[in-house]
Amino acid sequence: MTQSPISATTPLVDVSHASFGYGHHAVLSDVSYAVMPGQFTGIVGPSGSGKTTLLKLLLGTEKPQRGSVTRAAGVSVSYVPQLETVNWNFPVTVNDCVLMSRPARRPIPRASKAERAEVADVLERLGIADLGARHIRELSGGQQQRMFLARALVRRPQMLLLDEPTSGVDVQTRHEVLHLLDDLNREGLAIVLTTHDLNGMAAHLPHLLALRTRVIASGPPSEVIVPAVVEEVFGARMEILQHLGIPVVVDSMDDVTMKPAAS
Ligand SMILES: Nc1ncnc2c1ncn2[C@@H]1O[C@H](COP(=O)(O)OP(=O)(O)OP(=O)(O)O)[C@@H](O)[C@H]1O
Repeated sequence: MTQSPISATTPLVDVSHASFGYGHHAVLSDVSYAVMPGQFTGIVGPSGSGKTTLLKLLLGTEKPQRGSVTRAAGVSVSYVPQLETVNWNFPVTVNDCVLMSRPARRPIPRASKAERAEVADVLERLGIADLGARHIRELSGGQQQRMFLARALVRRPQMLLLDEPTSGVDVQTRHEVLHLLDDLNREGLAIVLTTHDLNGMAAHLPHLLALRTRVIASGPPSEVIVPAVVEEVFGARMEILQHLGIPVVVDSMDDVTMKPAAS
């Protein structure tokens, strides 16, 4: 698939003063954010702060009621949903599930040798080459996440959107997913993901957007994971330490003391 060249200074998607609500419930207010080629951004904020909704505006499945969302001509975008939203009982194997996502929409039995080889390559790259014939229901959380990445990557996107890619996975899987995304980003893929995990995920990304209906802060973790921003976004006082130059958020919980159970 040939992709149109996009200049490094042209946003892939440009959200300008966008406001959006479901009915009368305002979810995003006056949000401006440009996704640049090769950027790697984490959208951070508490549950209900509008993170998924902003991804939907970037993806184009929702339109702002005020402001605008402009996409560069020909830009290809792939979306990895939150695992919890997927029907895992759908009777399909990993191979077929990934094949379904390829750009040429011929029925699976008519997939070409080249398409099958590409799916095998992507599964190999993601370390799940041996799982192609498995039913998707039989995958672990980390394997499910990799399969969804495979589905996204066979579309050869310029921009990858991921909704909470590490929620519910163990620490080892979280590291693997983060490394994989970092490799893809170094190859030029623009990545935008949502997370509430400040320490395990956000602090390791090059760029963050702190969101709570509106954009509270945007910049590297050293500028966004700071007490004033974290308190405004999450509505709780938290202490921020530094470890090897990376901010570490400590929930101060000074009004909660857990006592050991009496023996
Ligand atoms: N389809 C919908 N119809 C009505 N309200 C919705 C719909 N989708 C989301 N909302 C509401 O919009 C608000 C923002 O939702 P959104 O999913 O964008 O938040 P989020 O930051 O991604 O949350 P989480 O971290 O829990 O996934 C929430 O109050 C949610 O209940």
